[in-house]
Amino acid sequence: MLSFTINTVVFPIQVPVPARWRWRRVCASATAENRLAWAQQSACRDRDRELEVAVKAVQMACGLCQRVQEALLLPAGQNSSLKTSKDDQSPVTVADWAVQATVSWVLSQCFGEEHTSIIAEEDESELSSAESTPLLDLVVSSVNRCLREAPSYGLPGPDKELRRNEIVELIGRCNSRGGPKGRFWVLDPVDGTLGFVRGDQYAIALALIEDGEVILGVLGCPNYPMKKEWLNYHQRYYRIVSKLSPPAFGSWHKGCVLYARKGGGQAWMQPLLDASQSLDLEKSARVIQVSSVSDPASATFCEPVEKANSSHLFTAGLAHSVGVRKQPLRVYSMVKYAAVARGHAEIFMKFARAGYKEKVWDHAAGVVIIQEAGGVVTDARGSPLDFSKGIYLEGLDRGIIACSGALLHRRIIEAVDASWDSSNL
Ligand SMILES: Nc1ncnc2c1ncn2[C@@H]1O[C@H](COP(=O)(O)OS(=O)(=O)O)[C@@H](OP(=O)(O)O)[C@H]1O
Ligand SMILES: [Mg+2]
Repeated sequence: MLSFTINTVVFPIQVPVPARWRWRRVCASATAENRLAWAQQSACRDRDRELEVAVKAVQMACGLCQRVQEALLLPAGQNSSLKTSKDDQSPVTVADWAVQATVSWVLSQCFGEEHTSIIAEEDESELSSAESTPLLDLVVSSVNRCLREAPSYGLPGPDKELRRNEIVELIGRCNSRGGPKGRFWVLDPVDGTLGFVRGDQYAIALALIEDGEVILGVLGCPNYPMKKEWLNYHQRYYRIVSKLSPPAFGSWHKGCVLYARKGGGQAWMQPLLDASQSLDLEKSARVIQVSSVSDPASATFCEPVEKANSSHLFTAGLAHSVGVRKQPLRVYSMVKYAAVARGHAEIFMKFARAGYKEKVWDHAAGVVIIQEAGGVVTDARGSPLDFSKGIYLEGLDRGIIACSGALLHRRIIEAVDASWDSSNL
């Protein structure tokens, strides 16, 4: 493992770092109790470092995605090599592979390759054929450009540019299958790919699972708008507005990175960090909290944009029966989790068609962030989501419900119970 100096950006996370003398005392008189305290403190320090590295890696990945999305929005013909389709016809872009390679590199450097198991969405097979060479070359230049900026984010950078085969290897290394024991990073390099290619909302999601529990989550939302009302509009409207009145740099005009550590009792938000400017992250990070609205009549619920991903008909029925009156907020990606965690929506519901198995990378980071921001996330029978069964949320009953508070959550679960049998889902 390479050694490096982390540029000290202090995160406002309460970290019980023991003073040196306490360490010596603990080590000298190593009773069982002290050893336990020592182990707990050391685990705590490790987790702070993991969270810090994860936040910085996601910040950096946000910059990468912004560049690719801008290029994707160029007139047709100038961007054709930036995206392709997977076997299931869903889109995949240079950003998916480049983020995966970049995060894989950063985590391996910071924590050692042998200690870094990553579960991630993309595999490298589609990049391996000869006809993928132009695409791979774009991935390679995107990763190297991003990693050149790593020191500005307080992360190690490579001594020399990574080569094609190294980048394919970094992507392929993210092939862990998870499971009930052990530690696994979970990465969705570009969640909401459809939103991404349409110039709209998307997210970069990184979480760490330990023995089946999500212990930290980071969610980068580069297009999160300045005003919550703008979540409703598709990004082209946002782009017009921001061209008419360009926001000052460093303002919270657009984009954020949310993060939380399980049991920390708080969730945080930073603005996007621009590698060319130094932002005082300690000052700019803020605590986020879910909304205090518990009256369904004032609540907003969000759901996937595509009917194919969640039944709009069923959620409309549920919303109506609990007394939600506002129109649904349809937003691509885990930005929906971010909206609930930031208090901009009270409910998120997803009811995929029967037979579809939800993947851990589409939920892990969002779940822990909402929970630490004060919200509740379960399946539609009220059971916690189970991250211990590998890459799928096995045993997930019916759908996913995230709410800002227990009261709204209970009412929706009751409504699901009452209407499930007649739902055809
Ligand atoms: N059929 C079906 N049903 C349910 N969910 C599916 C389905 N197919 C895919 N997916 C997963 O949903 C992720 C996108 O979810 P979104 O909430 O962003 O959906 S939407 O685009 O707003 O409709 C999407 O994540 P990304 O692939 O990262 O975009 C998929 O993992
Ligand atoms: Mg996804």
